[in-house]
Amino acid sequence: MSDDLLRDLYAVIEDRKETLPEDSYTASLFTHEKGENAALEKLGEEATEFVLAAKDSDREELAHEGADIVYHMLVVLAQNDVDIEELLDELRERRG
Ligand SMILES: N=c1c2ncn([C@@H]3O[C@H](COP(=O)(O)OP(=O)(O)OP(=O)(O)O)[C@@H](O)[C@H]3O)c2ncn1[C@@H]1O[C@H](COP(=O)(O)O)[C@@H](O)[C@H]1O
Repeated sequence: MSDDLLRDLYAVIEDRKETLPEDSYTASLFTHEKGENAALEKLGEEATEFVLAAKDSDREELAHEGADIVYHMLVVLAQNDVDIEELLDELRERRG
């Protein structure tokens, strides 16, 4: 996954956080009555589904659930005001 793809997705998430459109799933995670727990629970569910897909060697489902994890992880970063560049910097440092 390219940096630009992650940056673009994060920018959309930040926009939804700012503008809170009524028809936006992302916005609903920022305004949920459960607060941050809504996105955290979703992230946990998607991680479990990802593991189950791996156990089944289900390649299609692995890609689907993996994308769900990346998206919900970015939402949780945005909820905590952690910029996408911090994540990318961390990955770059590890690459050496
Ligand atoms: N990448 C995503 C994305 N990934 C997952 N989801 C939503 O996350 C929810 C996941 O819930 P579920 O697990 O129940 O849904 P599911 O994946 O069909 O079901 P499972 O197979 O996982 O069980 C669904 O409603 C998906 O639509 C996403 N919603 C939005 N985005 C991105 O965010 C942008 C803005 O979306 P809105 O906020 O809706 O405007 C979109 O253009 C996309 O780029």
